[in-house]
Amino acid sequence: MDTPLHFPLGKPVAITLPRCYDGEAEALCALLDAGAPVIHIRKPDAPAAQVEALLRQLRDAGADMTRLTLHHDAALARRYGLGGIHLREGALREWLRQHPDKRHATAQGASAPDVQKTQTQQTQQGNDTYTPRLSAPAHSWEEAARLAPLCDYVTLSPLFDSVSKPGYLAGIDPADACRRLRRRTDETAKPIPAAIPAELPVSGSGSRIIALGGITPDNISVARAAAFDGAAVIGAVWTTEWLGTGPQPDPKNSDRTPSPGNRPPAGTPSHDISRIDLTATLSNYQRLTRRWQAAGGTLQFISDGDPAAAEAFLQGGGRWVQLRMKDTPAEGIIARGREILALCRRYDALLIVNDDPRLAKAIGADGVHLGQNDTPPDEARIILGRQAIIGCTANTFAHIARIAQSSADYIGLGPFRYTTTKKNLSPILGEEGYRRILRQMARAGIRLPVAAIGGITEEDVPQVMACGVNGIALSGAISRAGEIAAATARFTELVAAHRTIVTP
Ligand SMILES: Cc1ncc(COP(=O)(O)OP(=O)(O)O)c(N)n1
Ligand SMILES: Cc1ncsc1CCOP(=O)(O)O
Ligand SMILES: [Mg+2]
Repeated sequence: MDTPLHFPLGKPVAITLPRCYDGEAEALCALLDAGAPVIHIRKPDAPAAQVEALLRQLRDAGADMTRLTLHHDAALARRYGLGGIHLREGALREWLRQHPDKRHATAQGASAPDVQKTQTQQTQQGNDTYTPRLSAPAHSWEEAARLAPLCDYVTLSPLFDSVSKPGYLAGIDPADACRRLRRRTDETAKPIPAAIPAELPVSGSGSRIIALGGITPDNISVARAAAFDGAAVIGAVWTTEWLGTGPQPDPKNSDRTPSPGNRPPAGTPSHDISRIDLTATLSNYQRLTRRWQAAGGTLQFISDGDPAAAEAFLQGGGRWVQLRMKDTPAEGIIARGREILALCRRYDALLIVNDDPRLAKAIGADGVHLGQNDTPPDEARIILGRQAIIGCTANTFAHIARIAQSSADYIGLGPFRYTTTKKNLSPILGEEGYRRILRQMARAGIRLPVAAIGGITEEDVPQVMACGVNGIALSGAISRAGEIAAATARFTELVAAHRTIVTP
């Protein structure tokens, strides 16, 4: 059992519905195939026999049991070799007392008598090799701080009004979360193994916090911008109605997002799940994933196709490259694109292609960036499919309002200042323009991630990030840097340290 979890998680954690459904094992296998790093099996409304039947079906279907986490029942998790167990504080402390060889009970706040007891129990238990991931639920920062050192990650909820539990309203302020979490850049990049070695220092496992509660494709970018290490989703994975009373997905393009003004009021039962719909589930999960990934591209390098520069960016910690080769014939772009894609894959980074979805498809890239005069995003979606990340350029709030009605996943907003990298530059927005437009977005409830672009230098980063953008796209400041890897590391650090969330 050694599937490592890399933080921040590259895709959302899926959590099951509280009851058991026909076809659920198949749907969970499909979510694992779609790359869900972990699925939480949470079944408070199902009899134990049904939960066990589900685990049996999953095992018989060849599911990767190490990526499953079972809530509540540690014994059942162990019997089926599940990679993780999720326990409330009391049960977690009890489990730790009974398994002192798995964790650092003393350093985690257990009292001296507790430790003596655990040592006795350890001797009684003999050699036990089951070492699951441990996670626990928290509903306040105080609880999260208490529980995080005891386990591998904590789910902190509710960040937004719940989708699956009507009336369960947001309790964690994303802007406050951002202030608390944004400086933890050192720990989050490190992988932890599924089976935690006993010698793992407590401090190394103490900081992973996964956002939970009401997360949808519309707001998942906020969880990412707030520097949560992952996002866990229930209702928005399983709904077949796509969040209730707003415009229904266009049957020709089920990625169309409902307009913000048409969402049901908080607390309205927004979905009615009486069966598992595999197509809807996968589509929902892909959309959540795209938005989570798009919001994580906090530093985007706009590459002119030089593989050495792209590799230096990746070596410096950059994880998002946009290939922009303006005057090169298609064959040349495809050849360079494939070369840079191979590099990106080695570093687990994303590659998107400027302007042309067909070129992006030929390269096998993760998506495309489209300008005002390029292919419309919904057409690009049809060409590239539901997993592709689609970005769109905006120079005004009116552009953003239009893009928000499409299946685009992020916005490139600019230009921040004058640059020679782009011909026919639109009017410069400057700090004032960014602040105005981001406020308008917040008021309109549009939470598409925004990358700032245009002549941005290292000195600009604090000011640009303070406007509330998710990240920054750069060409010249990276490609003209003497030491690209070092410059990338500095930019990454600055962007992470100055994240801000704008509230309406
Ligand atoms: C992240 C990002 N934002 C904006 C642009 C500009 O795209 P576009 O308006 O299509 O201009 P060209 O890049 O095609 O000259 C971008 N490429 N990336
Ligand atoms: C592609 C693009 N779109 C608006 S400004 C710009 C150029 C970004 O490059 P630089 O960071 O060198 O100004
Ligand atoms: Mg373009």
